[in-house]
Amino acid sequence: MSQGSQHFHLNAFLMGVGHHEAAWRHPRTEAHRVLDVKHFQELGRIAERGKLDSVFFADTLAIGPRLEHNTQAIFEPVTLLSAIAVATEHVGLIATASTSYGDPYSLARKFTSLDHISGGRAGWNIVTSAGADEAANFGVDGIPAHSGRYERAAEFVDVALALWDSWEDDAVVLDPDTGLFADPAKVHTIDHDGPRFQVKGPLNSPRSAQGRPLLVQAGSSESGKEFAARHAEAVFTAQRTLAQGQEFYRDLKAGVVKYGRNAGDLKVLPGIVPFIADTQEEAEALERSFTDLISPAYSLRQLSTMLGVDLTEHSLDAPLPPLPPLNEIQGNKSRYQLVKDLAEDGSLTVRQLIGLLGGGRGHRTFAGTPEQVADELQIWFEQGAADGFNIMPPYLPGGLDDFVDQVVPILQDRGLFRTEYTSTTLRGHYGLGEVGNRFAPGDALGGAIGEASA
Ligand SMILES: Cc1cc2nc3c(=O)[nH]c(=O)nc-3n(C[C@H](O)[C@H](O)[C@H](O)COP(=O)(O)O)c2cc1C
Repeated sequence: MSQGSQHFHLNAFLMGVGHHEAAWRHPRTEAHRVLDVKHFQELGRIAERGKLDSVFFADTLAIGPRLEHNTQAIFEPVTLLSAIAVATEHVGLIATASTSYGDPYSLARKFTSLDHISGGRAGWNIVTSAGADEAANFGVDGIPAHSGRYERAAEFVDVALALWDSWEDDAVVLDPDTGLFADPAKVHTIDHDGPRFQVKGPLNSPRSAQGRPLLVQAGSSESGKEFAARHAEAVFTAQRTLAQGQEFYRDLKAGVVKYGRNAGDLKVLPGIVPFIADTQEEAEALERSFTDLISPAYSLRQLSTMLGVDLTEHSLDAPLPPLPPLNEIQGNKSRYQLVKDLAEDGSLTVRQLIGLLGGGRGHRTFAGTPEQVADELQIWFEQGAADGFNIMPPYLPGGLDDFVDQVVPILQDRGLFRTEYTSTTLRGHYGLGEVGNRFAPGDALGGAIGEASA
């Protein structure tokens, strides 16, 4: 059972017109809407209607192998979520941004702006960008070493955290009579001088209503879990079985405690791609109607990228060729291992594998009635595999509508999910209290930038 709460958390992982790789070709979607900001504002309102904790957008810094199928990462997530912020009032807004490129000062500003625009609803999914095509867009040859990516990420996050703390909570005075906007004695330099970043500070924006954005992470390798245990407040993960989910959950909670945090300070949200219909047969038929639209050529390129092995000429009806050991992989280790286990355990043909992966790139897909979906979530929550879920509708907006209107009411009737928002901030939705400011008066990391006010 999730530590300290009888409710679990629900995040809507949104992507184009759906997570299924053929969603844009299906009659239940309108492909052109991937370019329409109103489509995404509507998704934010649907998630809010369901009292969901948050919506989330992934991001990569290259067009990837999806050129002719690129219906996903078109909008930069913070920009898109700012548009959703003004169309919603409660739902949290989690954007992906990389620590492998760019700098912490610019990133801290962007997320603080989204946090102010949304009244404290911003979250940051911290990624370490594993693609060689992404590296090529930033003058880097090949994939930066896995361990180095996490070392950079740790320093990057430390600097961003210090910048978000550089204004004390009551630094802004806004007194037209004395003409004092902010008290310089309550705004601090951070004087960071590290191996990768040198940042004086302060940030040029005051703290937001929730103090700072919620920190989210999704790496599941050993380095990824270590990073999450130290920094993350919510972790997204792809786990295919209850047993795997329970093991990952135990691992992460133990790691958090090792860093002197409470187990409840970090929420674990495995992904699920639900195909929902009135009967299980209809739900399975619905899933097949998407799988039948998969383009093998595209899927083979996706699989080749995921595994770092060129399968484009490989027979679809043969099993995967032998794959290199995990320690030779510099890309996304956890997803590589997940697909490798899938292929080797089930001795699947490549065609069967791409059918399995088509729904959610390795995340669990589930076809059933609203009650069966609710049962699945309840089992994972009550048997120690989740504090909540990353809901990944295979097609949008219909798949999110179905979840919100048919599954959420069942969860609410069972006392498993909120019936009303009780907080105004994203940190509040996740049951994470206000975050303290390390600059306690007189205990500044850096110097104040001016004298105390008169
Ligand atoms: C739900 C979910 C969403 C993710 N979104 C992104 C993303 O937007 N961009 C990205 O580069 N990686 C994304 N990833 C991959 C992870 O962030 C991470 O980079 C990857 O797992 C590599 O970490 P690892 O080698 O520690 O497993 C996502 C993973 C999951 C489970």
